[in-house]
Amino acid sequence: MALAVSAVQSCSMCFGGNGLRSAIAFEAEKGYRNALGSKMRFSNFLLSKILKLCSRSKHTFAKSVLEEVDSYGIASISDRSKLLNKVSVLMGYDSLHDLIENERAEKRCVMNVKDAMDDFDVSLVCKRFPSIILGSSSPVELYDGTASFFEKLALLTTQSPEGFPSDSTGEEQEQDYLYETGDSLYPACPSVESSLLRDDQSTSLATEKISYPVLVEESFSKVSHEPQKDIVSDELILDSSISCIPGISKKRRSQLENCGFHTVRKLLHHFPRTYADLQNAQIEIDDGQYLIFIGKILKSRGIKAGTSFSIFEVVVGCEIADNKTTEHKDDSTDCRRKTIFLHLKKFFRGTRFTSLPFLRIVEQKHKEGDFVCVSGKVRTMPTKDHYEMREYNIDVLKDENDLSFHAKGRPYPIYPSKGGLNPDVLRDIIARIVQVLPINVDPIPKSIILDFGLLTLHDAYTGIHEPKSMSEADLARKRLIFDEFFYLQLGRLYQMLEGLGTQIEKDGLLDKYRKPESSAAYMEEWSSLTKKFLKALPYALTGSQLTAVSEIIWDLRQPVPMNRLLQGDVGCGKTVVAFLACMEVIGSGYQAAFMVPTELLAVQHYEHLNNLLETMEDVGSKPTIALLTGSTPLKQSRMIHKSLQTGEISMVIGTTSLIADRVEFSALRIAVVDEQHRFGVIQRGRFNSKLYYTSISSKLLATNSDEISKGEKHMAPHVLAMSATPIPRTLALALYGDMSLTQITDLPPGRIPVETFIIQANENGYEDAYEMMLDELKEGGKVYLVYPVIEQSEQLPQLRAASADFESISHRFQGYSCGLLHGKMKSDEKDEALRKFRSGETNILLATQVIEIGVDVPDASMMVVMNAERFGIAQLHQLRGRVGRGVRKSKCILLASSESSLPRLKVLGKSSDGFYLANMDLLLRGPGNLLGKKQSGHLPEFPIARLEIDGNILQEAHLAALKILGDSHDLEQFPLLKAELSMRQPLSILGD
Ligand SMILES: Nc1ncnc2c1ncn2[C@@H]1O[C@H](COP(=O)(O)OP(=O)(O)OP(=O)(O)O)[C@@H](O)[C@H]1O
Repeated sequence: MALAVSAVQSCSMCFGGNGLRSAIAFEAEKGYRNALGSKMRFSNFLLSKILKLCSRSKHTFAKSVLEEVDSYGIASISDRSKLLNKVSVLMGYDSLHDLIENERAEKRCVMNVKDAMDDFDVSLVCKRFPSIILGSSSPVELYDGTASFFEKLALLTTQSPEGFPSDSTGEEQEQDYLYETGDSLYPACPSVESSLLRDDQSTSLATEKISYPVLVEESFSKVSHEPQKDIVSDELILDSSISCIPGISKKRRSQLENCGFHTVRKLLHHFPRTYADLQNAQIEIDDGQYLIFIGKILKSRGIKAGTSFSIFEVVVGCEIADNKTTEHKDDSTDCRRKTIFLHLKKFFRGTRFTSLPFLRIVEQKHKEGDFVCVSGKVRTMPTKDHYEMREYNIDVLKDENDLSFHAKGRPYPIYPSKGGLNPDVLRDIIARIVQVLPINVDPIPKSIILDFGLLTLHDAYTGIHEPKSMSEADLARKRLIFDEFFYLQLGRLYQMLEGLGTQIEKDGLLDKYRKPESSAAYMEEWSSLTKKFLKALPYALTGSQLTAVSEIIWDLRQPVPMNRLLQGDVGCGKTVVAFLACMEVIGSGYQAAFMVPTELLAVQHYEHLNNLLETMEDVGSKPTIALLTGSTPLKQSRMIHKSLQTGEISMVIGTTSLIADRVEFSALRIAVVDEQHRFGVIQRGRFNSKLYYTSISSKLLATNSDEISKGEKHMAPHVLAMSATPIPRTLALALYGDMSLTQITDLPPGRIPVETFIIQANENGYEDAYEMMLDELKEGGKVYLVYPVIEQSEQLPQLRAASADFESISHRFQGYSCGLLHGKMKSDEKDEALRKFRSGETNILLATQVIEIGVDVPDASMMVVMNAERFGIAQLHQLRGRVGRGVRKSKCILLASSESSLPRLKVLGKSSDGFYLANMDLLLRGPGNLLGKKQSGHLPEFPIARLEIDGNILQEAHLAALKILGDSHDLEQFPLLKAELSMRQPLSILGD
């Protein structure tokens, strides 16, 4: 969390008086990733530096900047960047940009000096990123304390007959050649592996676990006479710089670093993309299959095929099981083998590739008699048992020992290349690290490892990179996926706990996550305002709406701030549940804020609530509700700000304007965030903490009043988030792992399921759709026409556009009035368009996705979606939810431009269950697509885990995180875990 501050401090160390500049550059470029805590600390740092500057400068500008710095920690991103700009100017730069450029130039200069010294200085890197601090934990030194690991690697190098000369030996060139020739070092390492580490007789994983480091240590102690305990004691190896891996030339090291492999961990996390079975297990070979074989090179030749054209061919003979022979044999265990011939071909164009010397060099690369592993796509050739490969990988196995070693059924890891780095090179380097990885690199406590049946981290790395069997690789994968989810959950819950004061509050919060079944406050216990509001509703609440309100009201009475997600299918009536929660808070003398993603929705909710309040009887003074959006006139918004501060306004509905700095509340008790996933976790957090701070500061103003003596004065507001996107549980956990969940599972009574038609959008298709529209209009219905874009575009001429179609639709449906609604219209124009459609002044509304969220026109009875294939299933389900909200039977027509998209859309015809559809979407397209491009930005990225299939591991990781935090709220008991959490920077993946 305190990454920015730590780095800031380090920068000041590195560059002496220029520390402020480095700090600002760092914060401007990276600081947005960090949480409130670190920003507050940066704010303090900034404050002290500017104070010093001010004492030198008489400038009044400096004073005003100083005042602003005070609110840095809670300011919005744009305000922070404006402030940093001002500080930069104060320091004599033209702008923040200028300062950053200068900082970069300085860095380059330092690097050049370093290069000139021709000696990579690890200590410089140490200084740049010396520590990452989480909360109050002691600093974790990066790139330091790696001596034992380094020495072990050095030992391995000196003992390897192949030898990986270190940088200092001056044999760098030779070593580079070793790599560039394409000779794989991966099987070469087993020379140490086979003599010292590998014991192929022992098949048990347990034996291997012990044998690895002990053997290395033994050999180390023989050489160095150092006590063993000094050797394997380094948990920080994973975050050591790759410069500590000997045998890597400078060139290679910089290649690796350019590809993002800065640390040992980064290399270890470059996982195999698949594994090959080197026993040539295939008995059937089909054209176009991607296969992996081992075999012997029978021929290698370069042929000049024309003046500027040459062919290089390697023929590899491979033995495979001959199924035809075995079929006819009675004793099927006696498996006959036959030889197949692979023709690996490469084509060269250009005169320089036809020269004899060139062709001889190419031939020399692969010598007859070499054992090789070949992978690629096979094509059958006219001659029986001959196959061609044009895109292939070829690894030379050094000798028959390696061949038998790998052929013993061990899966052979196939790595993806990265940034142009050859996968074989990566495999070699990774294999070398795996061999000497100490056993105690695992930050996760043993109890968790045992309880959840996990491999240790050491075994997981070994298992994923050098599995003895596929089941070992699977177990390793499970452990590594567990880690991805675990640190995410731990980070989120830790952050939640950090915000709470007492141990009781913290225990209470964890308890809530442990037992997701919530307690409920019965209706008799609700405040009188809530009961009266309920009475005024034109309908009775459904069973699950009632349960949801009871659960929320119970939460509102607890001393712990609620953090609850109210989830329910489109149109199930979440809004009224949230209104009731607000009434409960207002009834107890507090305030409520209701934040929505669009102005359109804010206006709709505001009008809806006012209408409901108007019908309320028997209420002395009705709650005052305000609407605050970006379009609210300045004068009016100032008045609203003032009334919120004094408490005259009980509830405010609005857009993100509600989280602007100037909005202060007198006693904010609940913040409702509608369409939660549109905002992202950081924004939610900001909303939460901002209001917490402002409410405190408001209260502090009233220090002398009685108010301050109330126990709850320091409590953060309750947060009720709402989502209409039915999200599969695992996805919800990944997105909102720190929230309790309430689901509305039923729909208001009397709803008739929407009939869905999937039609191909050819001439006939359009005709059919228009005729159905006409029938609907004649019967008094209202029709939404939804378009993927507003204007026609040259790039995508096949897309129908709302504005472009307005004329032709108006012409086609003469006698019926058309309206237009899209995102580019001004706020009041949008409101007007929706008002007219709602009142019936317009019968057809041509709209874009802008209506997808929350628009509620109960008597709209038909929706036609143009280019439906452009929308996701979950998105179409949301759109379809705009109709069928009243008692009238509704229809939805999905017009698909291509035949191929029809099957996917047909899922919508079969089901109207949002959860089912969301699960389908998750399985078909993955979580990113389910949430749409923009929103999926809030999803953490998991390099190895797939949310759609690894959901159960996520649940386990959630439980494990709860267990750890239950034992130690601040992770003080688990310093390694705390350091690891800090290192993984879970906060950087929490959202925008
Ligand atoms: N119990 C109920 N009985 C009948 N009608 C209801 C009930 N609850 C809500 N409604 C009505 O159902 C419609 C949809 O409700 P609301 O807009 O709250 O749903 P929502 O879940 O927020 O929908 P969306 O996901 O589309 O935003 C509204 O017109 C509302 O008045």
